Amino acid sequence: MTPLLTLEDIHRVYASRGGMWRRPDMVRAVAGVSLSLAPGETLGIVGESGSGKSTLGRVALGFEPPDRGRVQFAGAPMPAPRTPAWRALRRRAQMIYQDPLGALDRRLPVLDQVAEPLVIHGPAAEAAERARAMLAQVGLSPEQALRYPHELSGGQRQRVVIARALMTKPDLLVCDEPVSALDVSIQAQVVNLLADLQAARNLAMVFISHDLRVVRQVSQRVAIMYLGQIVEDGPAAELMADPQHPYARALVSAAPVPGAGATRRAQRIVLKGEPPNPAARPSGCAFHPRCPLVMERCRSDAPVLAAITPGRRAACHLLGGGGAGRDMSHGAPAGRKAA
Ligand SMILES: Nc1ncnc2c1ncn2[C@@H]1O[C@H](COP(=O)(O)OP(=O)(O)OP(=O)(O)O)[C@@H](O)[C@H]1O
Repeated sequence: MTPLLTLEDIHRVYASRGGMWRRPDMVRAVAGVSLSLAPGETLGIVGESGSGKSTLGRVALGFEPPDRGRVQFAGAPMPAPRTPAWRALRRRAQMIYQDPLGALDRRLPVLDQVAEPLVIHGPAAEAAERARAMLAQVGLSPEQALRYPHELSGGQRQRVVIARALMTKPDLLVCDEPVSALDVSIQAQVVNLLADLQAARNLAMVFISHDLRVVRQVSQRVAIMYLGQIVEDGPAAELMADPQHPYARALVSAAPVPGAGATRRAQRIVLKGEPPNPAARPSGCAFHPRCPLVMERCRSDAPVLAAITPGRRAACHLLGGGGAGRDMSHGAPAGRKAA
């Protein structure tokens, strides 16, 4: 089956502001990511703040081109941003952001905003009818559909944004921290809604979050990012039950499993050292300054992302990710092509 989305060796570098006396730092936000997504599949992308998740999401949808590497959507190269071809494709691939209020127009009732993607292409009355039905599907009443964004709660607004994204019947939804601005009590409802819609519509979904617990609820597959690279990926249930990369182990140990008691919490791995800074990427394996299992080789030799078992990959010398890894602090990528 042709993958819906393929990312091949994606790199994205930004120049941070240098100030008057300082040259700008080069921030390697994404440093060699390869992955693919099948139609209807859900992929969770997890990592700490600054690990490059949002950048990867923007590049995947063609909002910005990669500095190196290739993005393919439904077997064809991603068109250049904001060209007519890109706008046409965007109907099939939608994005949902963290802040629903910022994504909505404060001056328009939400029904009009949800109908908007269809109004350009057909009769207004029909668009309004479909928007009403879509809002009902995401759990909003006909009365709520007539309100303005500021007259709704955060969770209701995010439901509106989801409804609007679905109006063009997309094949892919990229959700970037879609619930992290919401009350914890509301988060599960919105995540469940996304999971239900995904299953009912056979939508492919990339679900970006720093919170492994949230990702676990919706993802069939999970990719764990550290400083712009995938350090481990694989089927969600398997990876969560038995993470292999030392960073993945630490993340999983910090995300309590519902029902697990004190024993589970007692095994928590606390990472030492500085949080990752993409403008000062460590040599060798980027995780080595914080790795509890660091070896001499990790300081100079970057591991490659390699298969550890069928369907699972990890980038760690301890897991056989040795090979010809290059030092990633200055030069070119060491990542392999998409599995
Ligand atoms: N437009 C930009 N210009 C300069 N630097 C950028 C830009 N966008 C992102 N960065 C930098 O790239 C790195 C990765 O950022 P990104 O937002 O992709 O990470 P993230 O994992 O999504 O983090 P968060 O969870 O905090 O959103 C960060 O150091 C960030 O400051």
